[in-house]
Amino acid sequence: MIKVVCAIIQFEDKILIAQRSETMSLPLKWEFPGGKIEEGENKEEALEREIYEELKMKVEVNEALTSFEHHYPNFSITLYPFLCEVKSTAFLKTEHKEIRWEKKENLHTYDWAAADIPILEEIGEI
Ligand SMILES: Nc1nc2c([nH]c(=O)n2[C@H]2C[C@H](O)[C@@H](COP(=O)(O)OP(=O)(O)OP(=O)(O)O)O2)c(=O)[nH]1
Repeated sequence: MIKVVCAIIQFEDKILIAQRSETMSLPLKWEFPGGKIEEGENKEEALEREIYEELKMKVEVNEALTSFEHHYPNFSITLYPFLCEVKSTAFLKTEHKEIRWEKKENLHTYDWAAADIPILEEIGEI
């Protein structure tokens, strides 16, 4: 089982969302930025590292939301979401096709990676 951390980065009424590129797994699906936990890292460290690598953003990792297992046809992941904060909304796009700040009420209009659906339901309740 691949362990993946992802960041629900909130700023005012918006959340930062990212679209996977054509060449990544799950091409063109929308996700919360993050990635695989590497050996020797805890989840928070993995998330801080991934967000810096992908977005050149420094996040403060706050509470964990509910983690879920998801089985895609070719692989399975456990997805560990965390609420995160930033001091500045600036980011640099390095790997994704697109990255944008989106209002929470519009998140359901995107084509999400299937593993993220329970997270969307949970953050709808915040
Ligand atoms: N970062 C992130 N990954 C997600 C989410 N939902 C979801 O199913 N995933 C999947 C996509 C990937 O298969 C995996 C995350 O690993 P990754 O982002 O390093 O994936 P990758 O395949 O592009 O990386 P790599 O093997 O090329 O190093 O988890 C999500 O919200 N955020």
